[in-house]
Amino acid sequence: MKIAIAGFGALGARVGVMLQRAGHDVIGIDGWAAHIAAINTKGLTVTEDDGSSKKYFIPVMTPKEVTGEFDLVILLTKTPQLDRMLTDIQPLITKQTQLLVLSNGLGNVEVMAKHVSSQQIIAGVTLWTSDLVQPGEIHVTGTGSIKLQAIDHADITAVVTALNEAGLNAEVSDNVVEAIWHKAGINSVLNPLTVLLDANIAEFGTAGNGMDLALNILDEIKQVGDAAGVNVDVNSILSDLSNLLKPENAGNHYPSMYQDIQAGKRTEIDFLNGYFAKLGRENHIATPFNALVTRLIHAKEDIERVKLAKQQETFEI
Ligand SMILES: NC(=O)C1=CN([C@@H]2O[C@H](COP(=O)(O)OP(=O)(O)OC[C@H]3O[C@@H](n4cnc5c(N)ncnc54)[C@H](OP(=O)(O)O)[C@@H]3O)[C@@H](O)[C@H]2O)C=CC1
Ligand SMILES: CC(C)(CO)C(=O)C(=O)O
Repeated sequence: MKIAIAGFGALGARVGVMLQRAGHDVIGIDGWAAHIAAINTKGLTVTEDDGSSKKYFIPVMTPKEVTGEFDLVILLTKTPQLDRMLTDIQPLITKQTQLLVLSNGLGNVEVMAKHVSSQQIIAGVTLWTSDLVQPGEIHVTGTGSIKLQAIDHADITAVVTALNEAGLNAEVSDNVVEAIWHKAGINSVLNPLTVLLDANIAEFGTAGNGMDLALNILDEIKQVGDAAGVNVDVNSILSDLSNLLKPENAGNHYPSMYQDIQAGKRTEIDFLNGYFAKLGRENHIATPFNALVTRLIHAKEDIERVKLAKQQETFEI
């Protein structure tokens, strides 16, 4: 299958490598010049927990440089970047192209619907993880899975087969909206709390009150879900959280939001806790924990951006 990974960052690179190893024709689309240059000259370095590393040669280019047609585009930008990416890759999308979004957060399908027909959209969520170490290098840990569903009854058999050939553990969901909310519940706990507590996922699990905080956040999401007609199974989210704490799953991983903060980037908080707080306000449901977490993460984004700018100034002097 001819596959483009649009957003060849931490997770896109991991997914791309797995698909290429399974024999698919994969290219990466990205805009980060140093990352593209490193991969195209020296290969993508993938390191594992035991310190071993391997190099993979996958062509990576900017949206403008890509030509050709693709059977599948896997969208793995950060959620606020999705709209722009879809605009940039518009010339590469034919009526036959299927687009699978695996980015976290709520609202991705609505953004895709502005660019392509509903027949082309596959909504998904993933528990795979990856950390970007430096341009051209990712660190991968544990295993994961993907849940996906065509939003308008399109045949996605070939896509599911390709993902499973690559060992990505893909499963067709009969209610992907619920799966997306479920994953957003997991992210609304782990992503901001690991940033605010400066911990990886396993370290977060050692906080005595970690699961109480999780419950505070999830109870609000459950109430908002009830108002929106989406069932949120808090116990099932808590059970997934416990599994993720294990090193063989995602324990050694720093969530993508932690990585954004470190890089001085805008986070996805408005599409996670911020989204739930907004829905809460619209439906007169109190969401103090999600609202506070959102404000704290925005404050942290500001602090880290200023710190990074100061470091760069010092570096330039
Ligand atoms: N990392 C992880 O372990 C996990 C991540 N996720 C989710 O997957 C998604 C991707 O995460 P992650 O891989 O960590 O993110 P990254 O920021 O590492 O990767 C996204 C890449 O897309 C590039 N990009 C975005 N927009 C454009 C554009 N218009 N043109 C060209 N390049 C573009 C970015 O470049 P630039 O930096 O220049 O903007 C970046 O290199 C997120 O929604 C995240 O929440 C889900 C599960 C786990
Ligand atoms: C691995 C996980 C679930 C951590 O919250 C994730 O989705 C992320 O890093 O954004």
